[in-house]
Amino acid sequence: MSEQTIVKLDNVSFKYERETVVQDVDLEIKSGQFLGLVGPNGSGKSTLIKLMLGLEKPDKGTIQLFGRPLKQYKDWQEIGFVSQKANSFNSGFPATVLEVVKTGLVSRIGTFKFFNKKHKEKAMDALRTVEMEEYAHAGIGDLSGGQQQRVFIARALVSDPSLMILDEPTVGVDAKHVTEFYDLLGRLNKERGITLLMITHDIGTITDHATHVVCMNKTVHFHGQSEEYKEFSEEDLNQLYGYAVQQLTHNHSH
Ligand SMILES: Nc1ncnc2c1ncn2[C@@H]1O[C@H](COP(=O)(O)OP(=O)(O)OP(=O)(O)O)[C@@H](O)[C@H]1O
Repeated sequence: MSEQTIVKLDNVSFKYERETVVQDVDLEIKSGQFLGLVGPNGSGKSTLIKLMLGLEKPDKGTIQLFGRPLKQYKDWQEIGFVSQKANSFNSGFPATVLEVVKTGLVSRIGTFKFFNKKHKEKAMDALRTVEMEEYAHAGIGDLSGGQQQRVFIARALVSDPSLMILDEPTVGVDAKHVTEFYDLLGRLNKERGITLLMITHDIGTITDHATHVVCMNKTVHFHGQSEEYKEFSEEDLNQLYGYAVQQLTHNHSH
């Protein structure tokens, strides 16, 4: 399969009120990449994702998804999104795992249509992919943070996305399951060819799994292959990005 540009940002800037939080960002994501988006707290990572998803409008610059300007883009089922707070259902929340996964099909079949057997099979397939099939009829709130996160990946998978965006998906996943979680993402990327964009603070781990790293603090300070990033010494990092990234590596590195 030839490489396709999936997301393209040209000179994008955005401010909420007065303060600019995303500044002059150029970014191109190609099909098949697994990209880790890192940066200090408040550096604009989530805002950048909101801009890509059309949830906020840039003050300046242009955004394209799958080669089309954002305004004309309609095929939202091509994009799966797993938000930061996805895995926070309380015990007793009245929905089963299967029901939660089926809601991922709504954009495909329309809100008021009924789910049929084929949809159930699709949801079960997605649960199989994330190795959560046996929990299909369990209550979503009775699962651990890591298990809930897998269910939300399944929910994003049912509409066969080409791009999956994840905002800090390992928050709430206990340390011993984090590696398995990254293995799952690696399989989705390599075996299914799903392009992944993942916000994380865990720079030590992401460089071992992602193909590319983007380091931002309002603007993009580094975008390249993970291997290239790993070669940097602390001194290089200080020179390249200054204090903000120094802080990042100190706080979140291995
Ligand atoms: N809805 C909002 N209204 C006003 N300011 C906001 C809003 N959302 C975020 N901000 C501010 O914009 C800046 C960037 O926030 P953003 O959430 O994009 O950063 P982030 O890199 O994702 O942070 P974190 O790693 O802490 O999740 C922060 O200073 C934040 O306080």
